[in-house]
Amino acid sequence: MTAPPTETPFPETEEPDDQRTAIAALGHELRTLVDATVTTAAPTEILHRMADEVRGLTGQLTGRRRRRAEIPAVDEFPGGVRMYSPVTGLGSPLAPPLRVAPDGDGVVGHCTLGIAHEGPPGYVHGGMSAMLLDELMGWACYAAKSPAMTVSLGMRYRRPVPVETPLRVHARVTGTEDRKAFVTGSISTEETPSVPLVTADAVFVSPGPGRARALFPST
Ligand SMILES: CCCCCCCCCC(=O)SCCNC(=O)CCNC(=O)[C@H](O)C(C)(C)COP(=O)(O)OP(=O)(O)OC[C@H]1O[C@@H](n2cnc3c(N)ncnc32)[C@H](O)[C@@H]1OP(=O)(O)O
Repeated sequence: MTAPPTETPFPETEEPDDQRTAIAALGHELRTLVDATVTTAAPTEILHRMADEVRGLTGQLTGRRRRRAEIPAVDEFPGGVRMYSPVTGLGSPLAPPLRVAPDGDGVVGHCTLGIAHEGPPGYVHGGMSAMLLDELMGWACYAAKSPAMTVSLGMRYRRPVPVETPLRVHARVTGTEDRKAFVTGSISTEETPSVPLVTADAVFVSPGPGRARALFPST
Protein backbone atom coordinates (compact mmCIF):
# COMPACT_ATOMS: atom_id res chain seq x y z
CA MET A 1 0.00 0.00 0.00
CA THR A 2 1.32 3.47 -0.84
CA ALA A 3 2.08 5.70 2.15
CA PRO A 4 -0.01 8.89 2.30
CA PRO A 5 1.83 11.87 0.82
CA THR A 6 3.64 14.00 3.35
CA GLU A 7 3.12 17.74 3.67
CA THR A 8 6.18 19.68 2.50
CA PRO A 9 5.58 23.41 2.95
CA PHE A 10 7.92 25.81 1.21
CA PRO A 11 10.72 26.85 3.59
CA GLU A 12 9.57 30.08 5.26
CA THR A 13 12.79 31.82 4.24
CA GLU A 14 11.85 31.57 0.55
CA GLU A 15 10.31 34.68 -0.99
CA PRO A 16 7.09 34.13 -2.99
CA ASP A 17 8.71 35.80 -6.02
CA ASP A 18 11.65 33.36 -5.91
CA GLN A 19 9.21 30.48 -5.59
CA ARG A 20 7.16 31.78 -8.51
CA THR A 21 10.27 32.14 -10.69
CA ALA A 22 11.26 28.53 -9.96
CA ILE A 23 7.70 27.24 -10.44
CA ALA A 24 7.42 29.11 -13.76
CA ALA A 25 10.79 27.77 -14.94
CA LEU A 26 9.71 24.17 -14.24
CA GLY A 27 6.30 24.81 -15.84
CA HIS A 28 7.98 26.14 -18.98
CA GLU A 29 10.25 23.10 -19.29
CA LEU A 30 7.32 20.72 -18.69
CA ARG A 31 5.25 22.43 -21.39
CA THR A 32 8.21 22.12 -23.76
CA LEU A 33 8.45 18.43 -22.83
CA VAL A 34 4.70 17.93 -23.44
CA ASP A 35 5.01 19.55 -26.86
CA ALA A 36 8.04 17.40 -27.74
CA THR A 37 6.21 14.30 -26.46
CA VAL A 38 3.22 14.74 -28.77
CA THR A 39 5.32 15.62 -31.84
CA THR A 40 8.39 13.39 -31.51
CA ALA A 41 9.48 10.84 -34.10
CA ALA A 42 11.96 9.27 -31.65
CA PRO A 43 12.23 5.45 -31.81
CA THR A 44 10.53 3.25 -29.23
CA GLU A 45 13.77 2.51 -27.34
CA ILE A 46 14.17 6.25 -26.69
CA LEU A 47 10.53 6.49 -25.58
CA HIS A 48 11.09 3.64 -23.09
CA ARG A 49 14.28 5.28 -21.82
CA MET A 50 12.53 8.63 -21.49
CA ALA A 51 9.68 7.03 -19.53
CA ASP A 52 12.25 5.63 -17.06
CA GLU A 53 14.07 8.94 -16.79
CA VAL A 54 10.89 10.97 -16.33
CA ARG A 55 9.78 8.51 -13.61
CA GLY A 56 13.09 9.24 -11.86
CA LEU A 57 12.55 12.99 -12.17
CA THR A 58 8.99 12.75 -10.88
CA GLY A 59 10.35 11.00 -7.80
CA GLN A 60 12.33 14.15 -6.97
CA LEU A 61 9.14 16.20 -6.61
CA THR A 62 8.73 14.95 -3.09
CA GLY A 63 5.99 15.63 -0.60
CA ARG A 64 2.61 17.10 -1.16
CA ARG A 65 2.18 20.77 -0.39
CA ARG A 66 -1.55 21.15 -0.95
CA ARG A 67 -4.69 19.72 0.49
CA ARG A 68 -7.88 19.90 -1.59
CA ALA A 69 -9.24 23.48 -1.69
CA GLU A 70 -6.08 24.85 -0.07
CA ILE A 71 -4.83 27.99 -1.81
CA PRO A 72 -1.08 27.86 -2.52
CA ALA A 73 1.01 30.50 -0.69
CA VAL A 74 2.27 31.73 -4.07
CA ASP A 75 -1.29 32.48 -5.26
CA GLU A 76 -3.58 35.47 -4.88
CA PHE A 77 -7.19 34.28 -4.83
CA PRO A 78 -9.61 35.42 -6.10
CA GLY A 79 -8.60 37.43 -9.13
CA GLY A 80 -4.80 37.37 -8.96
CA VAL A 81 -1.87 35.09 -9.67
CA ARG A 82 -2.70 31.40 -9.83
CA MET A 83 0.53 29.58 -10.54
CA TYR A 84 -1.10 26.21 -11.23
CA SER A 85 -4.24 27.30 -13.10
CA PRO A 86 -4.75 24.99 -16.10
CA VAL A 87 -5.42 28.12 -18.19
CA THR A 88 -3.20 30.96 -16.89
CA GLY A 89 -0.76 29.16 -14.58
CA LEU A 90 2.90 29.69 -15.44
CA GLY A 91 3.65 26.61 -13.34
CA SER A 92 1.10 24.36 -15.03
CA PRO A 93 2.20 21.91 -17.72
CA LEU A 94 -1.43 21.93 -18.92
CA ALA A 95 -1.82 25.70 -19.40
CA PRO A 96 -1.06 27.45 -22.74
CA PRO A 97 -0.59 29.70 -20.55
CA LEU A 98 -3.10 32.49 -21.30
CA ARG A 99 -1.76 36.02 -20.58
CA VAL A 100 -4.59 38.28 -19.38
CA ALA A 101 -4.83 42.08 -19.44
CA PRO A 102 -7.60 44.69 -19.07
CA ASP A 103 -9.11 45.77 -22.39
CA GLY A 104 -11.59 48.63 -22.45
CA ASP A 105 -14.68 47.46 -20.58
CA GLY A 106 -13.52 43.85 -20.58
CA VAL A 107 -10.42 41.68 -20.57
CA VAL A 108 -8.23 40.23 -23.30
CA GLY A 109 -6.11 37.10 -23.27
CA HIS A 110 -3.27 36.07 -25.53
CA CYS A 111 -1.90 32.58 -26.12
CA THR A 112 -0.81 30.05 -28.71
CA LEU A 113 -2.12 26.50 -28.40
CA GLY A 114 0.02 23.56 -29.47
CA ILE A 115 -0.52 20.12 -30.90
CA ALA A 116 -1.09 18.86 -27.33
CA HIS A 117 -4.36 20.85 -27.46
CA GLU A 118 -5.45 19.47 -30.83
CA GLY A 119 -8.92 18.13 -31.60
CA PRO A 120 -9.38 17.84 -35.40
CA PRO A 121 -5.92 17.55 -37.02
CA GLY A 122 -4.40 21.03 -37.14
CA TYR A 123 -7.16 22.60 -35.06
CA VAL A 124 -7.85 23.21 -31.38
CA HIS A 125 -10.02 20.83 -29.35
CA GLY A 126 -13.42 22.43 -28.69
CA GLY A 127 -13.06 21.74 -24.98
CA MET A 128 -9.89 23.82 -24.91
CA SER A 129 -11.73 26.74 -26.52
CA ALA A 130 -14.46 26.41 -23.88
CA MET A 131 -11.84 26.33 -21.12
CA LEU A 132 -10.11 29.48 -22.40
CA LEU A 133 -13.41 31.34 -22.66
CA ASP A 134 -14.77 30.11 -19.33
CA GLU A 135 -11.61 31.28 -17.55
CA LEU A 136 -11.44 34.64 -19.30
CA MET A 137 -15.14 35.30 -18.68
CA GLY A 138 -14.40 34.62 -14.99
CA TRP A 139 -11.66 37.27 -15.17
CA ALA A 140 -14.15 39.68 -16.79
CA CYS A 141 -16.44 39.21 -13.77
CA TYR A 142 -13.56 39.86 -11.40
CA ALA A 143 -12.57 42.97 -13.40
CA ALA A 144 -16.20 44.10 -12.99
CA LYS A 145 -15.65 43.69 -9.18
CA SER A 146 -17.88 40.66 -8.96
CA PRO A 147 -15.89 37.40 -8.54
CA ALA A 148 -18.24 34.66 -9.69
CA MET A 149 -18.55 31.10 -10.89
CA THR A 150 -19.98 29.83 -14.15
CA VAL A 151 -23.52 28.46 -13.90
CA SER A 152 -24.11 28.19 -17.63
CA LEU A 153 -21.88 28.36 -20.68
CA GLY A 154 -23.07 28.35 -24.30
CA MET A 155 -20.53 27.88 -27.06
CA ARG A 156 -20.82 28.56 -30.77
CA TYR A 157 -18.03 27.09 -32.88
CA ARG A 158 -18.10 29.13 -36.12
CA ARG A 159 -14.72 28.25 -37.66
CA PRO A 160 -12.01 25.86 -36.48
CA VAL A 161 -9.30 27.47 -34.33
CA PRO A 162 -5.81 26.75 -35.71
CA VAL A 163 -3.05 25.33 -33.47
CA GLU A 164 0.41 26.94 -33.40
CA THR A 165 -1.18 30.30 -34.22
CA PRO A 166 -1.24 33.34 -31.91
CA LEU A 167 -4.79 33.76 -30.56
CA ARG A 168 -6.73 36.62 -29.03
CA VAL A 169 -9.49 35.85 -26.52
CA HIS A 170 -11.86 38.58 -25.37
CA ALA A 171 -14.54 38.70 -22.67
CA ARG A 172 -16.77 41.32 -21.09
CA VAL A 173 -19.72 41.56 -18.75
CA THR A 174 -22.77 42.77 -20.67
CA GLY A 175 -25.18 43.05 -17.75
CA THR A 176 -25.83 42.17 -14.13
CA GLU A 177 -28.87 41.25 -12.08
CA ASP A 178 -28.30 40.88 -8.33
CA ARG A 179 -25.57 38.22 -8.00
CA LYS A 180 -25.82 37.21 -11.67
CA ALA A 181 -23.50 38.48 -14.42
CA PHE A 182 -24.17 37.98 -18.11
CA VAL A 183 -20.91 37.62 -20.01
CA THR A 184 -19.86 37.26 -23.65
CA GLY A 185 -16.56 36.10 -25.09
CA SER A 186 -14.82 35.31 -28.35
CA ILE A 187 -11.68 33.77 -29.79
CA SER A 188 -10.00 35.05 -32.94
CA THR A 189 -6.51 34.92 -34.38
CA GLU A 190 -4.20 37.83 -33.57
CA GLU A 191 -3.79 38.31 -37.29
CA THR A 192 -7.53 38.74 -37.94
CA PRO A 193 -9.09 39.89 -34.67
CA SER A 194 -12.29 41.09 -36.36
CA VAL A 195 -13.29 37.53 -37.37
CA PRO A 196 -14.54 35.54 -34.35
CA LEU A 197 -13.86 31.82 -34.70
CA VAL A 198 -15.68 30.88 -31.49
CA THR A 199 -18.16 32.92 -29.46
CA ALA A 200 -19.66 32.22 -26.05
CA ASP A 201 -22.42 33.46 -23.77
CA ALA A 202 -22.37 32.67 -20.10
CA VAL A 203 -24.12 33.33 -16.83
CA PHE A 204 -21.92 33.68 -13.77
CA VAL A 205 -23.16 33.83 -10.17
CA SER A 206 -21.30 35.28 -7.19
CA PRO A 207 -21.71 32.80 -4.36
CA GLY A 208 -23.50 34.24 -1.35
CA PRO A 209 -21.20 34.80 1.70
CA GLY A 210 -22.18 31.53 3.41
CA ARG A 211 -21.79 29.56 0.22
CA ALA A 212 -18.39 31.20 -0.52
CA ARG A 213 -17.12 30.29 2.99
CA ALA A 214 -18.23 26.69 2.52
CA LEU A 215 -16.70 26.44 -0.98
CA PHE A 216 -13.42 28.23 -0.24
CA PRO A 217 -12.66 27.73 3.46
CA SER A 218 -9.03 28.92 3.03
CA THR A 219 -10.02 32.48 1.98
C1 LIG B 1 -15.64 33.12 -6.62
C2 LIG B 1 -14.42 33.26 -7.55
C3 LIG B 1 -14.11 32.06 -8.36
C4 LIG B 1 -13.16 32.36 -9.51
C5 LIG B 1 -12.75 31.12 -10.29
C6 LIG B 1 -12.87 31.33 -11.79
C7 LIG B 1 -12.83 30.02 -12.46
C8 LIG B 1 -13.35 30.10 -13.89
C9 LIG B 1 -14.81 29.80 -13.97
C10 LIG B 1 -15.12 28.38 -13.56
O1 LIG B 1 -14.70 27.43 -14.18
S1 LIG B 1 -16.13 28.14 -12.18
C11 LIG B 1 -16.31 26.34 -12.11
C12 LIG B 1 -17.59 25.84 -12.73
N1 LIG B 1 -18.76 26.33 -12.00
C13 LIG B 1 -19.16 25.76 -10.85
O2 LIG B 1 -18.64 24.78 -10.38
C14 LIG B 1 -20.36 26.40 -10.18
C15 LIG B 1 -21.30 25.37 -9.56
N2 LIG B 1 -22.45 26.08 -9.01
C16 LIG B 1 -22.48 26.46 -7.69
O3 LIG B 1 -21.64 26.08 -6.90
C17 LIG B 1 -23.60 27.36 -7.29
O4 LIG B 1 -24.56 27.41 -8.32
C18 LIG B 1 -23.12 28.81 -7.02
C19 LIG B 1 -22.16 28.82 -5.81
C20 LIG B 1 -22.42 29.44 -8.23
C21 LIG B 1 -24.32 29.69 -6.69
O5 LIG B 1 -24.97 29.12 -5.60
P1 LIG B 1 -25.78 30.05 -4.61
O6 LIG B 1 -26.45 29.11 -3.67
O7 LIG B 1 -24.92 31.13 -4.04
O8 LIG B 1 -26.80 30.77 -5.58
P2 LIG B 1 -28.25 30.30 -6.03
O9 LIG B 1 -28.29 28.87 -6.40
O10 LIG B 1 -29.18 30.81 -4.98
O11 LIG B 1 -28.46 31.12 -7.37
C22 LIG B 1 -28.34 32.54 -7.38
C23 LIG B 1 -29.10 33.04 -8.59
O12 LIG B 1 -28.50 32.51 -9.78
C24 LIG B 1 -29.52 31.84 -10.54
N3 LIG B 1 -28.96 30.70 -11.27
C25 LIG B 1 -28.43 29.60 -10.74
N4 LIG B 1 -28.06 28.75 -11.72
C26 LIG B 1 -28.39 29.36 -12.89
C27 LIG B 1 -28.24 29.00 -14.27
N5 LIG B 1 -27.70 27.84 -14.65
N6 LIG B 1 -28.65 29.89 -15.21
C28 LIG B 1 -29.19 31.07 -14.85
N7 LIG B 1 -29.35 31.45 -13.56
C29 LIG B 1 -28.94 30.60 -12.60
C30 LIG B 1 -30.53 31.38 -9.50
O13 LIG B 1 -31.78 31.15 -10.13
C31 LIG B 1 -30.56 32.57 -8.60
O14 LIG B 1 -31.31 33.61 -9.26
P3 LIG B 1 -32.44 34.43 -8.47
O15 LIG B 1 -31.69 35.09 -7.33
O16 LIG B 1 -32.94 35.41 -9.49
O17 LIG B 1 -33.41 33.39 -8.04
